[in-house]
Amino acid sequence: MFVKVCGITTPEMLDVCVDASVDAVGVVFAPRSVRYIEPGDARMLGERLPRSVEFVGVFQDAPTDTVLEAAHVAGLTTVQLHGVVEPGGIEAAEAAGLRVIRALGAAEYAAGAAHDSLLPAVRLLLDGPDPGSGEAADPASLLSRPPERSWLLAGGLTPDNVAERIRAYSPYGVDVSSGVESSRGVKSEDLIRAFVAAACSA
Ligand SMILES: O=C(O)c1ccccc1NCC(=O)[C@H](O)[C@H](O)COP(=O)(O)O
Repeated sequence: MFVKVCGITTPEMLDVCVDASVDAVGVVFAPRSVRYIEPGDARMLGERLPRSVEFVGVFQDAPTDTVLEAAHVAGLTTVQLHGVVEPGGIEAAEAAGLRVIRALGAAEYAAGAAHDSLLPAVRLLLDGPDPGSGEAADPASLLSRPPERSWLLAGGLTPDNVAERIRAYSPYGVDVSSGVESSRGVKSEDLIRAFVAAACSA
């Protein structure tokens, strides 16, 4: 099971993620987020990561130039694109050597949104209606149109529900932020370790 922990802002919690053997760590560049981090500060976090761990920058409605500039400054391996993506934005990120995760609300995906922008190498992340809020992805949508490509489940996952949801929906990976926080925007070492253990035991 591929496990990504998103919204990391401190070296201490980044080190916990690495020690817990996560596959990817996310930093948030959406300015509205309580987890927002400057690309230059993110770089200092990314430099602590072993090469085996993906370093993912999360963007929402961001112009392609902004994505590429932040990815360069922060030293990202991967960009996770929520909301509006400019035409050619995914191709431009791939041409810059970045891996791409396209994030869509599960209901949006089931309704057919953005299917034409999903290039073969793009991983899909199906999320709740308000990314990073702890709200679950719509169960009916996840069951009505399960993606044929590799996809990640996100939205409202916690150490207590992640194993059950993996069994219900069969994603190749899971992504969490709110469910491993002791208060909004503040990550908890115990919850991160419990989440990874639960996901990997499913
Ligand atoms: O984390 C945010 O504040 C955020 C803001 C804007 C776009 C995306 C954002 N986060 C994305 C994620 O952390 C994950 O992909 C996922 O939505 C986590 O959801 P949850 O575990 O329900 O917090």
